[in-house]
Amino acid sequence: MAKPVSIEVWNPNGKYRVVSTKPMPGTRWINLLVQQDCRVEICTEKKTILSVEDIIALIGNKCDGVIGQLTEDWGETLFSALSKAGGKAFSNMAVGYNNVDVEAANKYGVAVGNTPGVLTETTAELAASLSLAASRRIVEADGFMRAGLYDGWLPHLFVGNLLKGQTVGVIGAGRIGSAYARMMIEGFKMNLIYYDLYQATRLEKFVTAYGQFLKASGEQPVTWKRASSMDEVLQVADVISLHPILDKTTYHLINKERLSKMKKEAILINCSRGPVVDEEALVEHLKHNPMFRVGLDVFEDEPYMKPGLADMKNAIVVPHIASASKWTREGMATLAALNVVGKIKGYPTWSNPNAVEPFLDESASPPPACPSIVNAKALGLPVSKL
Ligand SMILES: NC(=O)c1ccc[n+]([C@@H]2O[C@H](COP(=O)([O-])OP(=O)(O)OC[C@H]3O[C@@H](n4cnc5c(N)ncnc54)[C@H](O)[C@@H]3O)[C@@H](O)[C@H]2O)c1
Ligand SMILES: O=C(O)[C@H](O)CO
Repeated sequence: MAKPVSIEVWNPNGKYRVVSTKPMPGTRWINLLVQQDCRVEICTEKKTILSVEDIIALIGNKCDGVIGQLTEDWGETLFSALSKAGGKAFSNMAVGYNNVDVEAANKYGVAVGNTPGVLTETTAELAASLSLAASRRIVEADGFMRAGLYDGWLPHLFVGNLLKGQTVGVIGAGRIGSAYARMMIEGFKMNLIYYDLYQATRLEKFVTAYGQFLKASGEQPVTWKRASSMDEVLQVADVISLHPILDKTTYHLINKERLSKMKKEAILINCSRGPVVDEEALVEHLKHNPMFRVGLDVFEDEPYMKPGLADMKNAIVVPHIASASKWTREGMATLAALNVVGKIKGYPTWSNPNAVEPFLDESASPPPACPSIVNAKALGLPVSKL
């Protein structure tokens, strides 16, 4: 028998029971659920990562839908429990859903939602921040200052890299990868080389147009190249940022062999998922190449770091905060709630998960649709005509 878990309840007499495994930012998401006749139960348990048993206890005997987090293991056991409780809707409060076994959800007919778009710019901004912090050694220099070691300006003190005119490499030029590329190109006049399974046409057009603008202004134009292999990006780029999804094809995409192909003074940024990088190999590489730098938002065994990483001065590490801006986190909560209630109400799925703005407009009611259901096709769900 699972232990009971502490909860906070909104609209106790609501017809549909929706559970959120964590308190989420803002109140719009709660209000939207309440307006649609949901009883909302928010888990207030103090521990950060809930176990499968905790979530089974939360689901209970009757549950119409769950909003969950990327730290939870949504597989066969949970989807079977949700289905048994009458639930047909789940949404991650995240765009990435590598913690979700979508096949298992399909088996139980549960829709799986995610939260694309609302976090694109925020996540790209953190990748850009890490790129700047690593290239100009900001974290190292801050530590030096606080330690009282600064005794005057020196020509060699914390010399880093100038980004202007260098090449930024993007692996996974989807929503976030493309937004990051634009920031680095427009902000720092870097050239682009990217690798993706698909052509990033809009990004290419942007760089071409920006290059023409710079040329017309008498400046050196920026350039772009779509690499034919990932290794080409690794060999050519000065700053490389990883933005693919995590799946079998991207697990340990950056390993010992690939690290050795990168420039000795390159900068590697990871704001995608930890297992995209072989973190043990990375620690060894950092030890042997002091001018190589990394900026990491995600880790292979979150919340832990591989031994040795915390000691490396050439690594900047932050705790998975790339989407952590108030507007974005409130928007993610809204999209996740609308995915769940939309499925409960039998609404169709939104036709373009890359254009979720109408759901985020606080001055209007959201469209009667689920913003983003990743297994909509597999479940044969209708698509909104709006
Ligand atoms: N650190 C964070 O807080 C944070 C925040 C948001 C997203 N993310 C991660 O970023 C990922 C990307 O988000 P997005 O919205 O840009 O998704 P997206 O689907 O728009 O982009 C992913 C891109 O990766 C490409 N890709 C897939 N497999 C590849 C491979 N083997 N090699 C090269 N490219 C490949 C896809 O073609 C696609 O263009 C998410 O899945 C999530 O894991 C992390
Ligand atoms: O996938 C995601 O959305 C992030 O990791 C958290 O914002």
